[in-house]
Amino acid sequence: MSSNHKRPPASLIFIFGGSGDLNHRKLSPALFNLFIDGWMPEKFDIVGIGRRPYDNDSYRTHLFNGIRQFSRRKEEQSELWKDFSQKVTYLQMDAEKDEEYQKLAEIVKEKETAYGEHPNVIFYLAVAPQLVPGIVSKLGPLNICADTKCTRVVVEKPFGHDLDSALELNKLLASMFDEKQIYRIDHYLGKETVQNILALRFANALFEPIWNRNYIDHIQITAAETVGVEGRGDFYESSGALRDMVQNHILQVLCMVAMEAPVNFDADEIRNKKVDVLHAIRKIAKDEVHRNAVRGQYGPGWMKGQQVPGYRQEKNVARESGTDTFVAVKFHIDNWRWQDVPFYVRTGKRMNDKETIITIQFKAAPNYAFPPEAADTWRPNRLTISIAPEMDIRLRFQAKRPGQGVSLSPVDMIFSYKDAYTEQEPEAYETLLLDVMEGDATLFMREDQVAAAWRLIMPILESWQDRAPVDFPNYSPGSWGPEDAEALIARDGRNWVTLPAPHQE
Ligand SMILES: NC(=O)C1=CN([C@@H]2O[C@H](COP(=O)(O)OP(=O)(O)OC[C@H]3O[C@@H](n4cnc5c(N)ncnc54)[C@H](OP(=O)(O)O)[C@@H]3O)[C@@H](O)[C@H]2O)C=CC1
Ligand SMILES: O=C1O[C@H](COP(=O)(O)O)[C@@H](O)[C@H](O)[C@H]1O
Repeated sequence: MSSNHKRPPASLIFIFGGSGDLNHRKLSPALFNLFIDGWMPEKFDIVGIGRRPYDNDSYRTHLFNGIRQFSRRKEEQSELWKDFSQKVTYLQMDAEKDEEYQKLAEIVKEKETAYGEHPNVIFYLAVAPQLVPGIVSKLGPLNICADTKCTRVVVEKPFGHDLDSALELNKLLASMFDEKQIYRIDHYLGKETVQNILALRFANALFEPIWNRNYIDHIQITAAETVGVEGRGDFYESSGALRDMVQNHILQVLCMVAMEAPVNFDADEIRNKKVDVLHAIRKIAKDEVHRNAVRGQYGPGWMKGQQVPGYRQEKNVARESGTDTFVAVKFHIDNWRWQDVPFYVRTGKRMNDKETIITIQFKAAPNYAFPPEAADTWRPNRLTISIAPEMDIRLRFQAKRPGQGVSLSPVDMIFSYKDAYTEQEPEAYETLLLDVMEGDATLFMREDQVAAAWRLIMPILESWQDRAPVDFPNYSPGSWGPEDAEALIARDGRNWVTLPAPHQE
């Protein structure tokens, strides 16, 4: 355990949804890893909340099983777990009943006395979105929340179902909490490689001068998954890929790639610069949607030798479902830096490979003196930022092949986290939970960002609601999505980039 850093102040963390999947797979492993790495406060307690009948012991066993299965640390940490788990308790409570909330106020009082100080009180809402407004409106009157310095509420995605519901939820939150107390989480922003975009762009003199329409041909963001909906059919039927991935993760990543340089790293400065990008993205008119967006749904088929069901055969999915499991969109940013540089984004489930990458495709070299037959590609300069499963950045440029005559082929200069650093990178949720305890909202979404992102995707959603898809399912598991997605980019004389073969094991 290292001790050369400042730990966050005393914290009392309530997890609504303490018996749920997110806590089991992500939050508890993250909190335990923070503990192992010496990042948890000297004084802390975690209270998991749910209706299931656990006692403290069975709850701790349930969480430890999750940690064993899902933590990035594969070695067993039984001794440290004993210490950590003493700080974890379970509170059986129905979050929809007003009278139960007094229990929370009592726990806060009890811990205040035990700590000898007022701790951060964090309410993490890891519950289905329809429960969030009810919980928020019951937390407000508890008065714990009156202390704007110490009390925080963390709201999981999806933040609203559409623009109206997001605005309504923002209004409700604002009536109970100060904006500084609200942490709208988007776990992509906690990923090391996503945070590194700002370091790459603004801590180097090398890239920024060419990071604009004069040198960049286009940008791509791909977030492809091999998994299907994994038993989440119920949730996914009311969501779809556009709401689940584009409205939040992909647009947030796009903002990191496209934003102007911040003058400092204050939370609001970064968020101001990001929201500027969202405001500058050209809104796609409803009657232009078919030219700029493609939706897809996977059918049954085979993936890596295994037979897999189609989306419509998944649990809790309608047999005639029109839900999108794949989306590709072409965006434009109407500002000085990005005019006429298309941003192609795509995401899908049951695709050929797990691959989250950003591709910055530079323009072709001017006055290309080499004979066309010397080169096997005419636009070789490309920067690829891999977010998952590999974490690396590769710069592709043209090189002369050894030998007589002139033959050119692209080569890659690679920075890989694995090779460059010995320390293991934290999981996104570790970074984000630590930020909440420290009161740093830089990596969380502000209300105007959420609303701006919904405004951009509403015309697409509305256009799709007006016209039921006639060709679903329209892509096979293990493919790169529907043919129309290829056409979307091919019409512009470009093609989707995937990682080179060694990545795709
Ligand atoms: N799972 C994941 O990987 C991810 C999830 N999310 C988001 O996190 C949130 C939670 O998802 P997930 O954990 O998968 O969902 P689950 O269905 O696994 O868990 C839901 C939780 O809510 C609790 N709950 C439901 N009703 C009540 C109630 N009336 N009173 C008290 N507790 C209640 C359940 O407890 P009990 O059954 O004991 O009552 C359970 O702990 C969702 O918004 C989801 O979109 C976001 C990113 C990834
Ligand atoms: O928020 C979500 O993200 C995951 C993908 O996250 P990643 O970190 O594995 O890229 C996605 O599977 C899920 O549907 C969505 O809700």
